[in-house]
Amino acid sequence: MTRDAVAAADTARVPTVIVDDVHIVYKVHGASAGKGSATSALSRLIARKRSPAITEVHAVRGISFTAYKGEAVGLIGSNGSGKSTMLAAIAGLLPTEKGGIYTNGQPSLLGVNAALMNELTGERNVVLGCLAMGMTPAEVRARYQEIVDFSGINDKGEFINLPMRTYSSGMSARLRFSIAAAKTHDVLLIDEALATGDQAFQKRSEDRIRELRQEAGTVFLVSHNNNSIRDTCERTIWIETGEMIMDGPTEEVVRAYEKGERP
Ligand SMILES: Nc1ncnc2c1ncn2[C@@H]1O[C@H](COP(=O)(O)OP(=O)(O)OP(=O)(O)O)[C@@H](O)[C@H]1O
Repeated sequence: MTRDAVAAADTARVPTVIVDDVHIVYKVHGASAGKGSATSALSRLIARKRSPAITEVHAVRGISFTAYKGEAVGLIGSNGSGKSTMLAAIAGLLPTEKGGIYTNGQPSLLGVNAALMNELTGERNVVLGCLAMGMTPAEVRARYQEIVDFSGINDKGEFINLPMRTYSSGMSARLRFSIAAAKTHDVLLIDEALATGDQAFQKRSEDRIRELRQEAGTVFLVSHNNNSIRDTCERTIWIETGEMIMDGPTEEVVRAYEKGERP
């Protein structure tokens, strides 16, 4: 391709998420309480002393990238490297200490911990979840059976009519993913959701992520399962101690990560 052709192809791409030199700092109150924190808290209360200083955890340190419409981007890195923090920040759930995050469209974070109501049946949660995502009651009725079938919750009995507290953690995660995946998202952020399902469900969710991408959204996937990343994302970002190590084609980045070879 000529330089002009590359420039033209670049301008044809629509940016959906711009992360510009982002720093995220958690402020942990009372973390320096020292030994025997319950006892020290009690003596502090009795002595009416001020609580100890705030400890800061600098979780993301100057990360920048742009994601485009139709892209699926994997985020990899060792435990505590800052992947989930980055995702929550893109979702708008964490403030940035420095830098900015700009999104074109509404980002939706689909985490294993996304809130559904444990006391309600799966059926009620599907309806509530869909309404919360902005579907009309008629749309919910039209999509309901598809969502239940996708989740596979009824494969081993009529579980959809039982409260969610009777579900295994994998079943809950599957239902959560199925609800969120029923809608086309501008920016869909998935945190480890695929790791919880069994083989057949993982395959179905990977196919659905591919469809969501074709429906023109942008998908971010945080996972320790490198095969999920390989199968789902064509671009991957490797993060360690809050800094970006690599950003490029998935195969290149995952191979370097697996070998522990930093560029
Ligand atoms: N709520 C919090 N308060 C204080 N520090 C936090 C909080 N959540 C995460 N951290 C810290 O921020 C850093 C990044 O954590 P994060 O959960 O983003 O990592 P991760 O890459 O998603 O890890 P994992 O692969 O283990 O899920 C870690 O040092 C962690 O201890």
